[in-house]
Amino acid sequence: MSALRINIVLFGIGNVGSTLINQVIESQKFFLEKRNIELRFPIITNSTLAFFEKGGIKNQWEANFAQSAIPFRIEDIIEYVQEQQLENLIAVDATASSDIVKNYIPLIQNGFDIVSANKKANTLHTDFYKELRRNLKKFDKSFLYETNVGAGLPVVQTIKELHFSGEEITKIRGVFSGSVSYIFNRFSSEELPFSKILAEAEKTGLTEPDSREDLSGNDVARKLLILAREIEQQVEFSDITISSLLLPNLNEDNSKAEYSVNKQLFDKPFHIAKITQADNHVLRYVGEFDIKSKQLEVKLISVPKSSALGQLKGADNLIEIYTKSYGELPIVIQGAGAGKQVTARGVLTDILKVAETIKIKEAVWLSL
Ligand SMILES: NC(=O)C1=CN([C@@H]2O[C@H](COP(=O)(O)OP(=O)(O)OC[C@H]3O[C@@H](n4cnc5c(N)ncnc54)[C@H](O)[C@@H]3O)[C@@H](O)[C@H]2O)C=CC1
Ligand SMILES: N[C@@H](CC=O)C(=O)O
Repeated sequence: MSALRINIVLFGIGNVGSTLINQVIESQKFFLEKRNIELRFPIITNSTLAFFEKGGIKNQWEANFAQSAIPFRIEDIIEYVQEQQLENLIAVDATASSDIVKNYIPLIQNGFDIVSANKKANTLHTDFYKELRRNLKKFDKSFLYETNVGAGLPVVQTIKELHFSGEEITKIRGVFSGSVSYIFNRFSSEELPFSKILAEAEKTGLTEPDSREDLSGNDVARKLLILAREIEQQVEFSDITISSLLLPNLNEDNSKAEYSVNKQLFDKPFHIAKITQADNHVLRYVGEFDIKSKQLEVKLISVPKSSALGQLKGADNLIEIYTKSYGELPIVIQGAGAGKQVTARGVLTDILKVAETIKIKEAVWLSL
C-alpha cells in the first residue's frame, strides 16, 4: 500500500519550528517504514516570509529559506495548496502570535487540520473558543495542542481523558512554567544573579519569545485556563488572579529594548526574597485551580527544600491532578516542561495522531 503523504504548512521556524523540521527529516525513514506515513513541509514561514517547495523542503532548508523566501498573506498559502492540489493538509502553529490564530478558522474551512504549540487560540474569549470548535465539527477537522501545557508531557490528554470518563477533577495545581522553574531551580541552588539565569533561559529557548510573558504569570495563567476549559469550566483569562514577577519599573510598559538592557533590576528584589525565606526553603512559581470555588491563581511561594516542589530540577514541571477517585493522593505528572527538543517532539506526536485520523477516514472512504 502506498504511504499516506501529509503536507504540513509550518508557521514559525524559531526554536520549536526548526527543531520540528530537523526531527522530521531525521526520522523520515522511520515514519515511512513503521507508520507508512510520509511527512512533507511544502511551505514554511516566519512572521513575514514564506518559502514554497511543492515536493517538501530538504536538508538545506535554512539556506533555501534565506535565499528564496518571499512575503506572504494567508490567502497566498491557501491558493498555493489548492493550485498544487496538495492533500492531507496540517497547519502547524509554532509561533506565539495572536494574529496567526485569526487564520485558524479560514484554514479549517479550506481543508486544514491544526496542530498548535501556541496557546493563544485556546485562551481568547469563550466566543472564539466555541466558534473554532463549531468549525472543526462542521468541517470534520482536528485541532491538537498537547504542547500548550507541559510541553511534551501528557497533561492535556490526561485531563481530557479523566473528564471524558466522568471522573470528577477537584483541583489542579503545581509548577506549570518550564522557564520559570529553570530560573528558580538554579537561583535556589546557585549563587548567581537572577538576571544571569534569566538570560541563560532565554538563550536556551526555554522562555516565550518575550520572557515577560513568563515572568508576568500570563503564560502560567493561560495554561490554567486551557485546562479549566478542557473540563468544561466557563472561565475567562480575566478571572485568573495573577501575582506577577515583573517589577513596577520593569514590566510590559517598557519597550522590549529597555526590558532587555535593564534585567539586572530583578537582581536585588529577588536576592532579598531569597535570603528572607525560612531556613531550607526555596522559591517556586505555582498555578492552582480549585474547581469547587472556581478560583484560579498564579503566585510565588516559598516551600521546604525537601518537598516535592522544592526538589524540582532543570526546567521541570510538576502538575498534581486531584480527583474524586484518587482522593487525597493526586495523579502527578513531572518532567521537562519547556525546551525545543521535548516541545517539537510533542508537536510531532500530535501531527502523527492527526495523520492516523486521516488514515482512518481514508480507509472508511475507500470501503464505501
Ligand atoms: N520553547 C519552548 O520550550 C516551548 C514553546 N512553546 C510554544 O511554542 C511557540 C513557539 O515557541 P519558540 O519556538 O520558543 O519561539 P521562537 O521565538 O523561537 O519562534 C517563533 C517563530 O514564530 C515566528 N512568527 C511570529 N509571528 C508569526 C506570524 N504571525 N506568522 C508566522 N510566523 C510567525 C517567528 O518569526 C519565529 O520564527 C510559542 O507559542 C510557545 O509558547 C510551548 C511549549 C514549550
Ligand atoms: N515559556 C513556557 C514554554 C512552554 O509553554 C514555559 O516555560 O513553560
